[in-house]
Amino acid sequence: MATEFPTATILGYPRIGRRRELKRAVESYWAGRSTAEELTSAFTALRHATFDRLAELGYDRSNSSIPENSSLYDQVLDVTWQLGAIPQRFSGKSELDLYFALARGDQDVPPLEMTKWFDTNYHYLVPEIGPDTPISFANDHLVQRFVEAKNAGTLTRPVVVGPVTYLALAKAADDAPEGFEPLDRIDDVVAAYRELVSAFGAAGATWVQFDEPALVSDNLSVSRIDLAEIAGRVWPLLAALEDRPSLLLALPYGDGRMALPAIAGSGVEAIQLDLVRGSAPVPGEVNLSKVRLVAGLIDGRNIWRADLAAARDALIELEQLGAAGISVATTNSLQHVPHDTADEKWGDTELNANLHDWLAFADQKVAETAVLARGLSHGWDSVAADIAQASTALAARAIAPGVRREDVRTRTAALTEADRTRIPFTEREPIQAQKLGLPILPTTTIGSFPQTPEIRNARAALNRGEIDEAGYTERIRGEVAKVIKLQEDLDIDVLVHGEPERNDMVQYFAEQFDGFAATRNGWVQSYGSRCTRPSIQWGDVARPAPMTVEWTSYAQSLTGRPVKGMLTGPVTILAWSFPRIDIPLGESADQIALALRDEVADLEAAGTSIIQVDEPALRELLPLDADRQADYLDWSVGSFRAATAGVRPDTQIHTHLCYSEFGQIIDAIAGLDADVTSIEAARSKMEVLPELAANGFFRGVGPGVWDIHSPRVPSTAELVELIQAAAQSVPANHLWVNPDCGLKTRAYPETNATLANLVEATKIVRAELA
Ligand code: MET
Ligand SMILES: [Zn+2]
Repeated sequence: MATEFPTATILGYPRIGRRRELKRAVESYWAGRSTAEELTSAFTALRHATFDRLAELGYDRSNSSIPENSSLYDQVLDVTWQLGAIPQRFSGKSELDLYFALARGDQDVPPLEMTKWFDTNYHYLVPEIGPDTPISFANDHLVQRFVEAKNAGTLTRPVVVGPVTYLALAKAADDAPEGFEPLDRIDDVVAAYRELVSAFGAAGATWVQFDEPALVSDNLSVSRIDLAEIAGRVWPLLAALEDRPSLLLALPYGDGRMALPAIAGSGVEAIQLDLVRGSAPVPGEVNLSKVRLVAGLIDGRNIWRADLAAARDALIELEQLGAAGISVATTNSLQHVPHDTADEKWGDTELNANLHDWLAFADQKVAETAVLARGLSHGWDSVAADIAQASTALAARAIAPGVRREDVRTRTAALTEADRTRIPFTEREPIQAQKLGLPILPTTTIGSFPQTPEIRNARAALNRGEIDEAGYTERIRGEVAKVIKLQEDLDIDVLVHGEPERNDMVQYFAEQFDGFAATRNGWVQSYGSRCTRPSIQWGDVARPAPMTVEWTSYAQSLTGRPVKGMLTGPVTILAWSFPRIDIPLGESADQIALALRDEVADLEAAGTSIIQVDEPALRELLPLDADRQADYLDWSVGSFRAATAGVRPDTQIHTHLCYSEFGQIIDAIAGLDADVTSIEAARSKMEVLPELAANGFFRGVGPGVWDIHSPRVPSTAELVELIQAAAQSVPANHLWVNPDCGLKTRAYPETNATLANLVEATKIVRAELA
């Protein structure tokens, strides 16, 4: 007999721990400071802290409303582990050693590749699937977790990445034959999932949640129509099992409406839709009489307090659909938001009070689902006070000082096409070439140099008040001088100051902008044990004072070679922060662009002849929905141009992109109209270049020849080959030589060695070309 689905739930809770307990536990295990048993017990304690917290916030321990979405590293890796879908190179390893070798590699084997999870800043580990990859129900760790929790008094709802999504996110193993697609193995995967579902059933689970976000994405190699068709075929096989728990099929991160007809009749008991990013079906569109609709109305992608009145109205409307029942949930797992606003305190009293009133982190969002669930089951009058409170806070926010600034609005409204347009590249190119006088194949780096313990110590000492601003500046200047000297010794052509003053390439700017607030404990998982602390964009953005000019000018004063000014672009600032949602993202992007435009002008006036504006997140924010992509590319490219097009023709604008496949955004890259684009290419062996060339990309290009994600030092010979390969697609007079990305996560030994090889290799190829 099926148990009814809880009226309120979240699709998942933050996994890293309120005080980043998981980070500390796994890192100490990796460092050999703790045993596997100690790691397991820290992990268990963290899971139970989550269950206890959710129970405290009003979730029932016995009705499956508490999700078990914990993971030691990554939820996709958990499935790889569970299926035993282990690439050959890891053979001989087992248990946790295997798990972490897959995640991080070791001396002998490179890890699984890591890539962004849908349009978020979270990274998952890409399964490698070939025709012979073993796939079975090989490892029951997820079931064991369920049993452990149940025995300790919490009947959780296990959360697992669904079979279609798992394979849609996989890549074909290196030795797979031409034409093989991981989804060719769907029947094997489904067979293993059938065993998993049965095992959960046998262990006493009443509900299991499977996340199938692949069904909402147009950005995968298989079309969403094909994915829906596959889902429509395989989900009935899972639902047909006897003695199984009830199944919740979740469609977070986008619009699941198109997939609904394929799965509504599959026999699963409940389907979740992201109703913030997607839309609800209209009555009569699809027969939901056999499924409960789990309405994702509380946004798990942002940190804003919900408009509960709007959510109530949406729920009332959904009741017209004739579904077997209605529950309320978050749009997606809360793994993308910090734990609790109670852990924050902002220096400015008024802002502190305001932000506490306006924000909702994970715990506040759980409470919001609970309010809406009470409304659903006891009538909306019973929660009228909570709803009114939310509406009052929203109304107060709209008119609070700084949220809307006329000076900022007037400026963005006045932006014209001319403000976003430079004279044609072909005209500025000779002017810049003459001014800069660079050799053919100029060498440069992407910006940051290794963040040494001394730099981190200086920053910590400043934060603790042990040294003053002047003392800190002196230490950082010392570091800049060291980095300039090093680059001169290495004979690099275009230098950088090394970014030692930046804790983070977004937060550094957010801290200096009006309209942004940083957090103290607002950590979110980026991958594995890595966390970031996104800033909150709460108001209109302006730049009260120059942000980078002093550092760049100081660096330039030390050398006769050009030093690049180094800024982060509007899209990346938005992507790696929590943006406001009360105005369109494009408008926020233009506000940031204008603040950067002033910085660019100040750099230029201070004598900076090359300015780089990084946009590594350009691809990441590309909407999952094909219909929304053109508009996105339009405003994102437009904001970059607003930031950069104010310069003189003789000032060279660079941009840097990394972290992704660029295929879908080649036109946009050209549209940025940067004079030079450095781009991640080493890992994909320069594949991006022919694509750029085929699309008529004719500006400067610096394909990364050193994959900085690994400490490995490529030899001169190897680098010569990569540069030669690049010269096949890019005319030599447009080719730059540089690493793949910034060096901040690298150490000096490999940095010195590789940069020396890189310069040597460049000189060899230059001589060949001459
Ligand atoms: C993730 S892109 C990083 C670019 C930045 N300028 C750096 O070198 O660190
Ligand atoms: Zn980068």
